[in-house]
Formats: sequence, C-alpha cells, structure tokens
Amino acid sequence: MTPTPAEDTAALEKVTQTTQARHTIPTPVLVRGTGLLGTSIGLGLRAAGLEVLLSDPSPSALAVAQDIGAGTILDSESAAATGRQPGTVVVAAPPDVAGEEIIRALEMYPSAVVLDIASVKGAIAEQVHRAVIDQRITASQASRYVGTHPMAGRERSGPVAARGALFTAAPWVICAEDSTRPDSVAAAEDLARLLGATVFTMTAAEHDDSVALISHLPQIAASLLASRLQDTSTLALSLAGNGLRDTTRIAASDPQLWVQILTANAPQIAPILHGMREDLDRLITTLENPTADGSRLDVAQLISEGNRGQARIPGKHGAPPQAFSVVTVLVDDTPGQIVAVLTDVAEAGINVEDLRLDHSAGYEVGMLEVSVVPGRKEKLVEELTNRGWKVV
Ligand SMILES: NC(=O)c1ccc[n+]([C@@H]2O[C@H](COP(=O)([O-])OP(=O)(O)OC[C@H]3O[C@@H](n4cnc5c(N)ncnc54)[C@H](O)[C@@H]3O)[C@@H](O)[C@H]2O)c1
Ligand SMILES: O=C(O)C(=O)C[C@]1(C(=O)O)C=C[C@@H](O)C=C1
Repeated sequence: MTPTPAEDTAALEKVTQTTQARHTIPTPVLVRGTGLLGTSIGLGLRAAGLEVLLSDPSPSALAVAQDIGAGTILDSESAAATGRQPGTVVVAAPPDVAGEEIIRALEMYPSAVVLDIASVKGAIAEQVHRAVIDQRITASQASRYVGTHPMAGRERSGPVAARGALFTAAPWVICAEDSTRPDSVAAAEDLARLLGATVFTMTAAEHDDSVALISHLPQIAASLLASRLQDTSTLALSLAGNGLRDTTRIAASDPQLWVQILTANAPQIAPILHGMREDLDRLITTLENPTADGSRLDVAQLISEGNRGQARIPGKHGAPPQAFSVVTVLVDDTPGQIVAVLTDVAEAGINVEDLRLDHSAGYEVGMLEVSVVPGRKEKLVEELTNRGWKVV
C-alpha cells in the first residue's frame, strides 16, 4: 500500500519538474547522516535535479541510502584527487552530535553553506558560538552556518523509511542570526522550498519554545498513553479503534532520538508539563466524585477547552483549519482494490485531500477513507455508488 521509495521519488519528480524554480543552493549538496531525514532530503533533492553526495558513520545506512537513489557515497579519496568540494552540507545527524558535525563541516569545507535540521536549535547554536569563543573556528566560518528544522518526520528511523515527498506542504523553520551570511540563509530557504516545504523564520529561542508544545508534548503524551497498554489484555486491545491509533502513532518513535530531543529542550518542556499536571489533577478529583455539584460542568469544560485548542490547528498548506468531508468505501482485502477506487474518484473529477485505510480485526475487508473538500462529498458518494462501490 505504501509507495516504495522509488515510486515515491517518481511521483515527486513529476511535481518538481513542473514546479522547479531557480535556486541559489551551491552544489553538490553533501548530506551528512543518511537516516530517515538525510535520505529523504537526498531523495527530494535528486528528484529536483541536484547532485547529492552522502556520508554516514554507519556503512549500512550509507549503502541503503545510495541504493534507493538518495545520492552518491562521498569517496574522500576521489574528492581529494579531483579537488571537488561540496557547495552545501546538510547535517542530518542526531541532535547530540549535530553541533560537532557542523563545526567539522565548517572547518573541512572552507566555502560551503552548512545547515542542520536537528529538532532542537538553541543548544546547537550555543555549541557553534562556543566553538568561536574557544577559537576552534572563526566568526567568519560560523557565519556560513544556518540552523533549520523541517516540521515533518515519521515514527520510524533509518533510510528505509525515507520518502522524497516527506516535506511537501510542511513548515520548515529557518533560525538565521544577524551574523549569518545572507547567501547561506537564501540557500537554506531555497532548499526547503525546493523540497516543497513552507519557510518560517524565527529565532532559535522562539523555535524551541514553540516545538516544546507543538512537537515535544505530543510525543510525551503519546508515549505516556501507549505505556498504559503494556499489560493490557489482548482481548481489550482487539477493540482498538481510531481513537487509540490516532493518539498513539508517534509512541512508536525511536527512544534514542527522543531522549536527545527532550533533554536538550527540557527547560521549555517542564513548565508545560506542570500545566498539564494541574489539569490532570483537577480531572482526577472530579472523576473520583462524578455526581458532586459542578462535576459534569467541569468535565464538559475540559473537553470544550480541548475542542478550542484542536480547532486552532492549521490545515493543509498552512491554510486556515478546514474540516474535510470523509467518504468511507468498503474494499476487499485483495490486490488492486485501492487503485480501482482511486481511479474512479479521479474519473469523477474529484481531488483527494487525504487518504486512510483501516482494517477491521478478523475481517478480510478494508475501510478506505477518502477525504474531499466538503462541497464534493455528495457527488463522490453518488459517483462511487453508481460504479458499484459500497459506501458506508
Ligand atoms: N525523525 C523525525 O521525525 C525528525 C524530523 C525532523 C528533524 N529530525 C532531526 O533529524 C536528525 C536525524 O533524525 P532521523 O530521524 O533521520 O534519525 P535516524 O536515526 O533515522 O538517522 C540518523 C543517522 O545519523 C547517523 N549518524 C550518527 N552519528 C553521526 C555523526 N556523528 N555524523 C553523521 N551522521 C551520524 C546514523 O548512523 C543514522 O544513519 C535529528 O537531528 C532529528 O532531530 C528528525
Ligand atoms: O509525524 C511524525 O511522525 C513526527 O515525528 C514529526 C515531528 C513532529 O512533531 O511534527 C517530530 C519531530 C521532529 O522534530 C519534527 C516533526
């Protein structure tokens, strides 16, 4: 069901061929760290026609990234022989080592733009400043560095999980400083845009404050929630519906990565957890005495507050929130069914905004949820029903 990286890249190529704009990214681009993010960036840049070089301390991660088409392994001997240097270095290493990798790249490649994509920005900027103070690098070398963070990812790690289209319509934060060279900032912005992302400019401190709530709290909440399931009976788990799946997907994330993210941003996260604990304490007190005066109002208030927060989450492409209409189609669990439904949707001239497949435990059928803009729902139901599909 999920496209392979090659299919994904082919689809992306079609898009980038038509949207490819002029850019200021010095090439070749060296991706240092070929895990989920580095390989996705390599795939996306290759699809846009850029030359990409790859390096990673893990030979297997490197080989897989090259095999699936994210770029060519940087051969340091032939690079030294030809004198060819990367024009841009994208450090896509784990947060703990990103600072050192940035400093090393600034030293090794005297004219390259160097950017990183780690999930925390203040601690890494601080390491680069410290390297200048300690005279390991000059201020001029440091001015080629731009801290960035694509707000797109997956709950899986490694190059096998990479997707060239990962960044399409996702926010990509650029944390330039006054001392950052304008050509480095322009290259970082162009790279984000070339991969289909939307650029947001903010300081490292603003970024870290924002992601504490927007990204780090969701991970903590999902992990705490899913950890309750560890000793649950299989029977109870077999009742799991979308509520549980929607709220626990990212609980499958890599512990090694998240221990680095959460500790690096701990001062921003802790106050938010205190606020959440207050709400939780209030709810516990209420539910321990659910028939007391005001208890129902208290619970309703809590859910309403959640409604208000949820309604503020922006929709696709950063547009205002828009509730898509969902049409659920019953499909046999056999090859070709999904393609057949989607072909019929396309023939009806209706755009698919989102797609999701659910299986009911114990049945050989799937429920394909096709999201469309609200005004198109009735037409889609009619078209699919006329073509013999069971719309539920
Ligand atoms: N996973 C996400 O959803 C996500 C989203 C946005 C940003 N990020 C950031 O991207 C970076 C990479 O995350 P990922 O999800 O791709 O992790 P990953 O585990 O999939 O890949 C990390 C890669 O870095 C390599 N590596 C380890 N030490 C290195 C070093 N010293 N120099 C170069 N490479 C090294 C590893 O061998 C591995 O191949 C992290 O800084 C993370 O914070 C992750
Ligand atoms: O969607 C996911 O699976 C993610 O993990 C994405 C997510 C996020 O919180 O949005 C997680 C951490 C990254 O730093 C950036 C993006």
